[in-house]
Amino acid sequence: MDAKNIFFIGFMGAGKTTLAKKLANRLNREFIDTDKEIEKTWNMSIPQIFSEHGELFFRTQESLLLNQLIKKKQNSIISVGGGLPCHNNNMKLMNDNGLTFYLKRPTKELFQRLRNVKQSRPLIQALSDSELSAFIEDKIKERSVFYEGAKVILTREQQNVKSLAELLSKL
Ligand SMILES: Nc1ncnc2c1ncn2[C@@H]1O[C@H](COP(=O)(O)OP(=O)(O)OP(=O)(O)O)[C@@H](O)[C@H]1O
Ligand SMILES: O=C(O)C1=C[C@@H](O)[C@@H](O)[C@H](O)C1
Ligand SMILES: [Mg+2]
Repeated sequence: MDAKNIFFIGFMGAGKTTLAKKLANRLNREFIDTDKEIEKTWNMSIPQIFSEHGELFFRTQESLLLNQLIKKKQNSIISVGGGLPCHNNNMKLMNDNGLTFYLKRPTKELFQRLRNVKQSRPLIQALSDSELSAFIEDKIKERSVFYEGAKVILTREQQNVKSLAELLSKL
């Protein structure tokens, strides 16, 4: 029997892409990352898409892709861009059509991780450390209402392949 798609959601740097890829390998299910799909389609990096076409264009591409994935895919493990759940009714779409897992992480930890990978993330690329810290705090406040609407909010301890495989076997 086909299983539902699983969507990993959460703030930039939460580890959605990393964990979704590992879990898909373990469960022998297809791995899809919305950022990577959009980069492939446009043959451009995310920072290039933002600078040449703007954020609104990117958000439209995310929503179009999400709608296509929902129609075409089953059994897939999908990591979505950090902002995708917070635009265009996408959170409801994912909840209505799959299992949503929120990778909730403390802001301090997100800051430590994002400091090292700012360049590939246009919204934080140009921020100093103190600006980055403030940005994370503010954005999480703004976005939590969407993220916290996930079917499952994963604690830090649950954010590993073993715990997730166990959790899924019980659902
Ligand atoms: N469990 C972990 N422990 C330590 N570092 C991690 C862990 N998971 C991911 N990272 C690191 O954190 C950074 C961000 O991870 P990743 O790209 O998976 O996040 P993301 O949630 O997909 O972010 P985005 O929303 O920007 O796509 C990477 O440098 C990755 O190596
Ligand atoms: O949180 C966000 O708005 C983003 C997260 C990344 O996954 C990318 O989708 C992009 O850098 C924007
Ligand atoms: Mg990612």
